[in-house]
Amino acid sequence: MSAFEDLGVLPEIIQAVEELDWTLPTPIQAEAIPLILGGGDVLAAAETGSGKTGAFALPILQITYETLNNKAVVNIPIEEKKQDEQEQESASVKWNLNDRDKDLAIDGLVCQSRSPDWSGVRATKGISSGKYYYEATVRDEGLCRVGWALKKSTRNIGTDKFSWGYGGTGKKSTESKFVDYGKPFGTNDVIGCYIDFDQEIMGFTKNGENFGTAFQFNSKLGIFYPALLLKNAEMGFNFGESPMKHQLSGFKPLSEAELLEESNVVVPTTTNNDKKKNNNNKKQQKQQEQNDNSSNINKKRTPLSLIIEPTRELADQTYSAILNFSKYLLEPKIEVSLCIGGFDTKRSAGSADGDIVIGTPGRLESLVKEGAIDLTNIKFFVLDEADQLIDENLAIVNFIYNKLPINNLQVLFFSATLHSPKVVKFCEQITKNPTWVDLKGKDFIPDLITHAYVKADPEAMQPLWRDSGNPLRMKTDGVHNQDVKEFGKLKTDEQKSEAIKLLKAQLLLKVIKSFNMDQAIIFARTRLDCDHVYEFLNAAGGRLNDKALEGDYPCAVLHSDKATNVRKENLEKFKSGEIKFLICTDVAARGIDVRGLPFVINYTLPDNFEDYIHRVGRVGRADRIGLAVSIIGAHQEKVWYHINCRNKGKGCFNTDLVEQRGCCIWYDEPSLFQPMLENLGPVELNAEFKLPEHLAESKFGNFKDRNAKKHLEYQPHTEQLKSRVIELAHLEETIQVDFLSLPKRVLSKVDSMST
Ligand SMILES: Nc1ncnc2c1ncn2[C@@H]1O[C@H](COP(=O)(O)OP(=O)(O)OP(=O)(O)O)[C@@H](O)[C@H]1O
Repeated sequence: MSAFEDLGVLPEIIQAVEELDWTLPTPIQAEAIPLILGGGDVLAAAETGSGKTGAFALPILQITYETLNNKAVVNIPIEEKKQDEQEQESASVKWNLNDRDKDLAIDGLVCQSRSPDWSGVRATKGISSGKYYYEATVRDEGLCRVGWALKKSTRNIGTDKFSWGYGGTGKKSTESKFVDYGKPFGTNDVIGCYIDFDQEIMGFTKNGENFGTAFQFNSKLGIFYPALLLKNAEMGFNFGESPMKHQLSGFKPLSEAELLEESNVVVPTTTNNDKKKNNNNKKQQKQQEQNDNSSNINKKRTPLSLIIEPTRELADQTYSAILNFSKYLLEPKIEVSLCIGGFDTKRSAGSADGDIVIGTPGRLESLVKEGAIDLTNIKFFVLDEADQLIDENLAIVNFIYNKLPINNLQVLFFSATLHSPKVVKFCEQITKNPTWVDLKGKDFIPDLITHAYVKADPEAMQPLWRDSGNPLRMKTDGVHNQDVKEFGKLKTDEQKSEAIKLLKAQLLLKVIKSFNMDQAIIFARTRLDCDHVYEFLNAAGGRLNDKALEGDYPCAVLHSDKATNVRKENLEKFKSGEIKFLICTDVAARGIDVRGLPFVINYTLPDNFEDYIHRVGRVGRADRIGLAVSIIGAHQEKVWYHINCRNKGKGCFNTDLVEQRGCCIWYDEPSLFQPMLENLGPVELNAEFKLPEHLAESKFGNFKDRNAKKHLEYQPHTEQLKSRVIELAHLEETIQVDFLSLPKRVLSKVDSMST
């Protein structure tokens, strides 16, 4: 049995992941999948590259599929469930399993529908005389309508002349005439339904408040059954087997009535299944939608899951992963929408109304504002890289969250770094008793990653950067165009700063060459820096005057100035190996998954420890080893910081410091590197820009291939076993020779015994 099966994952999903060579779930998947399938809010912190995408995507897909297929399980806490079962056992009025719409789940006296369509049910028995009362409690908000119906009505109560209902939006209805009545109701409200055959009236109460007669009816019509209609909601019932919360005086609990049951009645058309056949019904359905204020967006599907990703690349990656995981989930096929800036919204079937919607904050915000996404049925709200979303897009996340149905919502937070007080506070605000899955503690980094650094020390490394005739001279950011005309003895901070900028590019080449890097992500601080590194590597790769200078460095840039399709194309080329070096800002720091990538270079350090974790987490993924090399300026560098800049840096030459209303800061890499030094024990590359001997030879050897590690690990092992294996081979030979030299009669006896 596959371990994914043990977690309750559907065979169709297992088939898809097995094709990706996922035979066993990763630890985060093993922990989170059952929790999500079980129905709770989950906050999951696990190291980079540990399979978090699958941890939320697989259960979401599964529940979405089951919901669409009406296999949704009613998630009722065990204790409540037992009680409900006992009540149902003894209840004389029950919900009729044979007289319900397929999307309506019945669990004792609890009914639930997770469908975006209306689903109805009638009780097994009804009444035709007396004055009776029953109660319905809203357990999970959505749209509900309760009341009475004859057998000859449809299950869509309130839409024909044989059924009468009162809905959560504060309207009563029969024959599809929706009229204001009483008050709206929602979660935990107790609705009393009463009927008086003497007066031929029926009415409703809310938490004991009687709203008076809702309908007059003809008592000769037949047997009146309790009836219910739900849309993505849950209600619990009491027909009188336990004490009523607000028993209406003059009325008796329904269970005390002489209960009647019609036999041989043909169950009329259902609410949803026969919509196509029943145009009339369809019209009523539409009117009902409008009356219930649900949504005026008439779409094929209403999304059940909303996944927010911080960047377009991540959203696209998750979109592709989900399409892949869902390829064997057919009938119905799950529709997945990708909503990111720069692209037309796309879905496997064409528009922004998939069952699962994945998007970036800005794009989703506009779609919600335009009313282009119907959020009324959202069941899953997922924040991937949650801490980044909360840090950078809290207002948008809040805006979207406030549009979601609060009840019946599962909130999932995933990241490698989920522990900052701001994030924890927000998590607590929007989740209900969440389960923390914290596999490795705070900000854990996989031990498959080796952290190394080289100090860019312009004094000690003068020959590397001073040669002004070097055709491979880095173009710097221009901050020192005015204050560094010559370097002299490197006295001023500005001179050192500019020298570091020249030096870093040379060190980058040294590092690439010394590790024979054939694929790496290079992180730089700004878009401008990325562009300059790109030009530099291109020049080094021989595209300067068509002359090969250093080697071949096919590279591309990934930052927010690039058009989305260019970013996507560059990333895809990098993933396919066509491009060897991807130079990016932190836009690619999180989540981007490049199979087997061995190297990350921090050309500039990020300004916080969390981002460092995410950046280096591009390697050491899915059990593969990786090396992260940081090039650290030995002094502060003065760099652009256009935080207050009107033009966001375009055409800006204000080199004053931010404190002086300028656009520069002193970037202090030696200090920024302290937390990494303290927490990760990075090693300094030696004079040949290589790892210290003990690391290079023993632990990791060749970073390019995980198998190299295996080889290194297994080699001593096979050496140890070698003599034993030889000994065993000799023994076997001796035994065989001995056996063959046995007397013939013994041999034939052995022969006959073995046949
Ligand atoms: N059960 C599994 N078995 C084998 N490989 C897996 C499994 N789950 C995920 N992977 C692979 O591991 C890699 C990392 O997965 P994923 O991108 O989901 O990591 P992550 O935890 O989200 O990382 P990050 O924090 O960087 O976003 C992917 O290449 C994925 O295909």
